Amino acid sequence: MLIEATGLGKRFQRDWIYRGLTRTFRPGSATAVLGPNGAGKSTLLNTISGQLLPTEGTLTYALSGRALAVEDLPQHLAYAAPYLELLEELTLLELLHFHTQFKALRPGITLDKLIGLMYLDKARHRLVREFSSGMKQRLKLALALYAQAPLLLLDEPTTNLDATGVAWYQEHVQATRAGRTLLLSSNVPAEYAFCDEELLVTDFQLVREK
Ligand SMILES: Nc1ncnc2c1ncn2[C@@H]1O[C@H](COP(=O)(O)OP(=O)(O)OP(=O)(O)O)[C@@H](O)[C@H]1O
Repeated sequence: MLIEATGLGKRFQRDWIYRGLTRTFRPGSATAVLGPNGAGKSTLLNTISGQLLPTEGTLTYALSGRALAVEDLPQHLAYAAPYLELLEELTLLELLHFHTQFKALRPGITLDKLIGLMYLDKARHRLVREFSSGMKQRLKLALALYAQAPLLLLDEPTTNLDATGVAWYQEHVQATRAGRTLLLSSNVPAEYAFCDEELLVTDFQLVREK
């Protein structure tokens, strides 16, 4: 997906979080969105995903050369973030059945295959509520990485993952990123070392309204 941000700015009450952001995000690119805690990384991802309206500037989206309205973005978007909840009252298998009604998996990926890729075979009939935080994070990531969606947004993807989990993430993000537009917010080099572009949110905080 081709995304053009032009003069993008977001303000909460009187505080500008970022301003004057002009940037093109191209299919096949992976952009690390960087900055300290509270810099505005999640706010930027939420704006690009269409969940937050920009205060000023424009965002345009195109798929295979055809303009895409922001209202139609959700079906083409996969998003994993600590603040996006899983349906924890379902078992793993129930959750996967429910989720994939709305968001198809990539060709060749069945529910069984996805469960195997997550190393959650023994947990298929367990309630997600009972999963460890690392198991929940692997599930969130797998649902995003293996969704059939040309735009992939990952907010702090290795949250709650141990060293094995981080290696798992690195393997699967590489296996699924080809051709997609990927934006990844992070403070952890192990999460974003493979990215070919970086965007430092603090570069867009010079203009503040007092
Ligand atoms: N809905 C909101 N209303 C008001 N202020 C908000 C809202 N959401 C975020 N903010 C503020 O915007 C700023 C940027 O927050 P954001 O979560 O985007 O930062 P971040 O770079 O993702 O931080 P972290 O690394 O801690 O996750 C913070 O000062 C935060 O308090």
